[in-house]
Amino acid sequence: MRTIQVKSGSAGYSVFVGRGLLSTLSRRLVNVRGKGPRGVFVLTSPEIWSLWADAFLESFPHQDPPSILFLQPGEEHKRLRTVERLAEQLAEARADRSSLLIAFGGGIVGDVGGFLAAIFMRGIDYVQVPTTLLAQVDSSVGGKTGVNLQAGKNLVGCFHHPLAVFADTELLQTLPSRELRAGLFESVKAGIIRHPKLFGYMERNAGAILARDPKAIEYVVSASIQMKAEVVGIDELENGLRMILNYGHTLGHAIEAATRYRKLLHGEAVAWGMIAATRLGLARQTVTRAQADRIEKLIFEYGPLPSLRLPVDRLLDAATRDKKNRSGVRRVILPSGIGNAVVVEDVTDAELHDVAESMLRTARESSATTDSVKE
Ligand SMILES: NC(=O)c1ccc[n+]([C@@H]2O[C@H](COP(=O)([O-])OP(=O)(O)OC[C@H]3O[C@@H](n4cnc5c(N)ncnc54)[C@H](O)[C@@H]3O)[C@@H](O)[C@H]2O)c1
Ligand SMILES: O=C(O)C(=O)C[C@@H](O)[C@H](O)[C@H](O)COP(=O)(O)O
Ligand SMILES: [Zn+2]
Repeated sequence: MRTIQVKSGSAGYSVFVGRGLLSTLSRRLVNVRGKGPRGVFVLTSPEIWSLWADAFLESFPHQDPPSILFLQPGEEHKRLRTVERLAEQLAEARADRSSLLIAFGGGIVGDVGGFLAAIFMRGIDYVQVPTTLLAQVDSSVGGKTGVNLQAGKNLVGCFHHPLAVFADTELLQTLPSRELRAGLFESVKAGIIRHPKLFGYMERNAGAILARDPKAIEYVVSASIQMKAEVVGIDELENGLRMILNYGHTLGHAIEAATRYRKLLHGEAVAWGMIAATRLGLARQTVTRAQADRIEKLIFEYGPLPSLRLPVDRLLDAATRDKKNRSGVRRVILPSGIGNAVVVEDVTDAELHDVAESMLRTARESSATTDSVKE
């Protein structure tokens, strides 16, 4: 097992990465919480619970099991009305300020659960037990919580850090392969923006990673978290450095909103967004042709990416609601070589239009469909 520390202005906590953490969870919670298993609530999805309930409950005392709340899968449920329903359920079940919420699921359960914990009775403790690769390498760490609006991705939310994160890589055994690959795009992102060693590792070991070799997966998860923990430690509230974690998300989030969150998984939309941002980097010479080719090659190594048909104007309109834009200044993250990224504030409409169109052309021509990338 590896332990990575997150130390930001408002919180300090451990991220545990390893196999079999789930079956000892209750005992580990006593350490981070300083008390027994009373008042524990679990937020999960029915499909995850049907696969992993036995292992989850193994370490909890039979006479004192946690209460289970369910969230249906899909971005369409990452909404304020869901949070209200869950808060009513917590109140009904007599949760109080000493209760603990466990977000046991992918990024959607984590984002909704974290937000619920942040606002229920003005804030209760929660821990993240991420079950997707994406949630293990990215969303469970750093304290960003929230929900979508029709107008855009994650437009309502707040920062609320977990007490601890338990990333049990054994949970990934049951993850559909499309979901695994979607998560790997966030690790490719981590390599491009700040971890050249991870980038090289992902180039050399795609076969082992995609085959879920335990050592390879553990390296990818730990390296991605290490990178994110460092960035969050330097800039918790995304006023500077943390914006680099949004590489690929300017157009990635716009793709999700413009397709009403129905077509692509988050990681897939970010992958198309990274391709566009890399082409912009090439135009602006923050990357060489050889570096841009290496980046695109690595992204497609973890593909295929489902094809996408979208009018460019709809995409650019959705991008205007990006949270990185402030007081009319558009911010875009470009790769700077491999292992580094820069935030640029002077990208013109014409430049963004050109790379969006170029990316959409490639995305239209992709022969993969959402059905063909399922397994
Ligand atoms: N807060 C952050 O910093 C952050 C970072 C990245 C992404 N996100 C958000 O995360 C969300 C995407 O998360 P995701 O990719 O984990 O998707 P997800 O939460 O939708 O989970 C993917 C699917 O896999 C199923 N599943 C989960 N674990 C499983 C397992 N072990 N075995 C079998 N099936 C399993 C889920 O029920 C779901 O159907 C997006 O909303 C995105 O905006 C947040
Ligand atoms: O943690 C961060 O900071 C990130 O940007 C990580 C992203 O991968 C993630 O998708 C995040 O939810 C995006 O946040 P947002 O503030 O752009 O909504
Ligand atoms: Zn993301």
